[in-house]
Amino acid sequence: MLDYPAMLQLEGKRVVIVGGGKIGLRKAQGFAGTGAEVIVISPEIVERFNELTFITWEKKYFEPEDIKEAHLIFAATDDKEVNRLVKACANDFQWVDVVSEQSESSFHVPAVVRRGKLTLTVSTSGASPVLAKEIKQQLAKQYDERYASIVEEYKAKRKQEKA
Ligand SMILES: C[C@@]1(CC(=O)O)c2cc3[nH]c(cc4nc(cc5[nH]c(cc(n2)[C@H]1CCC(=O)O)[C@@](C)(CC(=O)O)[C@@H]5CCC(=O)O)C(CC(=O)O)=C4CCC(=O)O)c(CCC(=O)O)c3CC(=O)O
Ligand SMILES: NC(=O)C1=CN([C@@H]2O[C@H](COP(=O)(O)OP(=O)(O)OC[C@H]3O[C@@H](n4cnc5c(N)ncnc54)[C@H](O)[C@@H]3O)[C@@H](O)[C@H]2O)C=CC1
Repeated sequence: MLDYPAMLQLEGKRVVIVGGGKIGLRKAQGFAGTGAEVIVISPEIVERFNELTFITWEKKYFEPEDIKEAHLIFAATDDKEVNRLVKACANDFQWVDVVSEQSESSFHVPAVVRRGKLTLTVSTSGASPVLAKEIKQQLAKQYDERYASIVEEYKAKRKQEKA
């Protein structure tokens, strides 16, 4: 089956990340600036989580009620069985990324380049995250920081034309 690409507005929405290691951190960093309420469930977290002002850490092992109110869920522990349990505890209408096992996931995270309002994303549908990263790096060179203001110029032009 093909995956469906979409951009989500997450202001005030709850995101739960189970597992506070390197991968949990990388997924958490992706929510910077989105206004999502990000909760990390983990007995330990890597230090760089402290730089993220928008997260709340609950120092504990995963329990099913942790994900009850979540729109997006990341099963990001280093224990495949725990990750599977997280998926099994979620409702069908909740979106779950099992980072250790793509076949268990109902969504995944692409590689991302942000330039102000311009967002470039690359997905290989899980075939090769490394290739997604390489293509992202090429795009980052091609569409450099100037594109943040280029988008704003186009936006202003569009407004004038509409007026
Ligand atoms: C399905 C998906 C689910 C998800 O994570 O959302 C997934 C799954 C898995 N990744 C694995 C491994 C690696 N992933 C990376 C890197 C990235 N992985 C990302 C996304 C995704 N990875 C989603 C698909 C995206 C797509 O292809 O469309 C990126 C793009 C975005 C991000 O993480 O933010 C980010 C690039 C960061 C950047 O852009 O800079 C590296 C390299 C590195 O870390 O440098 C390695 C090691 C090398 C290798 O194994 O290939 C494993 C095996 C785990 C194990 O060994 O147990 C699984 C599990 C499986 O394949 O089932
Ligand atoms: N999707 C991706 O991009 C990638 C995924 N992976 C997968 O991600 C998994 C996690 O990798 P890392 O973050 O590097 O591992 P890590 O060992 O750095 O972190 C694991 C975290 O899970 C926590 N944890 C363990 N049991 C828990 C429980 N019962 N409840 C809550 N938290 C618990 C630990 O305290 C730790 O903070 C790997 O096992 C691998 O399968 C690895 C590379 C890339």
